[in-house]
Amino acid sequence: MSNVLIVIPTYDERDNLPRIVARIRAAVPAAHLLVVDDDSPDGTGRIADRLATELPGVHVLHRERKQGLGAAYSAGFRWGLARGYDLLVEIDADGSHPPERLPALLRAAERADLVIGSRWTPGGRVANWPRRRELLSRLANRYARLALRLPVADVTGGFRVYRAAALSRILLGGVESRGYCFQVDLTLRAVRQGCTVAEVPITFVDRTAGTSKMSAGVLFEALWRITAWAFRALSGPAPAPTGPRS
Ligand SMILES: Nc1nc2c(ncn2[C@@H]2O[C@H](COP(=O)(O)OP(=O)(O)O[C@H]3O[C@H](CO)[C@@H](O)[C@H](O)[C@@H]3O)[C@@H](O)[C@H]2O)c(=O)[nH]1
Repeated sequence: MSNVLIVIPTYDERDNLPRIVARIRAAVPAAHLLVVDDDSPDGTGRIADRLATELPGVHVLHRERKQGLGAAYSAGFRWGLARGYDLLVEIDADGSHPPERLPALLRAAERADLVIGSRWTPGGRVANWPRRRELLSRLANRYARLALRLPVADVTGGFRVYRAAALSRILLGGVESRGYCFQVDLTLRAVRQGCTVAEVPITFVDRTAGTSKMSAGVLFEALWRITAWAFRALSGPAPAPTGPRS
């Protein structure tokens, strides 16, 4: 298998972190893991440190304060790209993304720059999500897809594999999105830069421990950024790729 880094952002995931780490290691034993913790008040960072001393290939990036899921991934990706990993993976700590599907996602990355573990592609689904949350996700997806003309079923999905060369180009110039709209932001950049995108169906299962960090601020950021990107695309040509292809 290529050199794989799995980035796990955490904020108050004390009960979930050891479980997801064990499941990931069972699914893809050779992969390395990077926990990006934003000084979780519940002590998740200390649990991550303990896992890193006990298990080879587990690393921790500590950040000073909660700065959002997108900012955590940006920092984790920079860490991984600087160390030469070939494939960089996004996964939530709460167990809602099934690590058992990682081998299928990694196989798909042999033919695509970006692979999304997809809830809304045929064969994908969600389980135990409150009806209100599922509706919100479906609406947000539809709005992002239509407003930005993205040929992707699960634009907001957070279970992904990026090829390193593509991710370096996508991240060039920095990413301003702090919250969940980071997923839409990177999908848009990938598509505009001509990256190949594949979707692999997954079953997304709602968390059983801890709470979602979805907030009005996260929603508002997504709404205004997606709308601004859509207007920018209408009022001029799509921005050219910002870096050389490798
Ligand atoms: N380091 C850090 N981690 C964070 C932060 N906010 C959230 N996280 C971590 O990011 C992961 C996802 O956060 P959740 O709050 O559990 O997300 P969700 O509501 O289940 O949302 C999921 O669905 C969204 C929409 O479909 C996705 O966009 C999102 O990526 C995620 O998969 C979890 O591991 C959580 O601890 C933060 O500010 N900092």
